Amino acid sequence: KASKRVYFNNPMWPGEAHSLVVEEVLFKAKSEYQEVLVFESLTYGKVLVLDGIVQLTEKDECSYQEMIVHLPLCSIPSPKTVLVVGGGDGGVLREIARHSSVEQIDICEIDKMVIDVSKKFFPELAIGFEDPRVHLYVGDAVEFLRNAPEGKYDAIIVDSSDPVGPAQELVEKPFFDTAARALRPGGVLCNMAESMWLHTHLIQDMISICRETFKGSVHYAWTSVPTYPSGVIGFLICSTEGPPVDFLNPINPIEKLEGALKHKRELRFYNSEMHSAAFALPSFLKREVNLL
Ligand SMILES: NCCCN[C@H]1CC[C@H](N)CC1
Repeated sequence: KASKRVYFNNPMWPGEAHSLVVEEVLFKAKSEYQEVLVFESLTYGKVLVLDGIVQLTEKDECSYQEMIVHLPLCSIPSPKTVLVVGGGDGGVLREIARHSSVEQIDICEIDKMVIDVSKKFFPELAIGFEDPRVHLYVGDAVEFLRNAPEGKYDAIIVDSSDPVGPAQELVEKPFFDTAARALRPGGVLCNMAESMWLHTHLIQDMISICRETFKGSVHYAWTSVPTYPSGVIGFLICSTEGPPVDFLNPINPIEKLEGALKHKRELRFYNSEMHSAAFALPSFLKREVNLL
């Protein structure tokens, strides 16, 4: 049976395209915000695609979901209240659930279809919604944060898609202002921050905004995700004023994290060496983006 190959090209990465062989299309529909596609690939398990952009595959989602959560949460002492912006597939919730200090997990996802599709096709990620600490809000995160009490959250994790669709507003200043107001002093924000190979201008813009908005520290970290454009994805990690956060040396020992396992799934990517290594940056990036 001849398999079909799908190409993922996009104006966000001109002149290049990643491709995957499709075994079977499992779901395809338009939500209020974007086209949602799920297919079984030949070598990466099931794949979730939004508006023609790969969001996650079963094979390599562990890298992104574990790092975007444990880089911030292992950097502050016993986080209690966490907000997830986006993250409708549930993978980030699954990872936050490993932290036994966490008492409340709010999640604000704009597209209900992403949640429903994940529950149907990606149970290993949607298991995150089953944690009793999770409170789901379906709606616009800027609106949600405007109404959030000042200083409510220890950590905010922005698990967004690319800023070319519903996630456009999540890289603009008003969003960062509302996020900073909703964080407690010494709280931490961790944003998806694109690729060092493809988006240094966008990364620089986000760093400039964060440096104005967050009086603490601003760091860029990154990880390997083979099915994302250029094979890497970055994170912008900022802390509000208060004692400087030593992001490079995780203070929540990994053993404690393992101990809190609710759903028996072991960590597949994150560990304390990968934590420290994530903040090591190539020379061209240190030159192109001025991190303190
Ligand atoms: N929770 C799934 C990951 C969503 N993050 C984005 C997917 C699309 C990529 N180009 C950038 C990261």
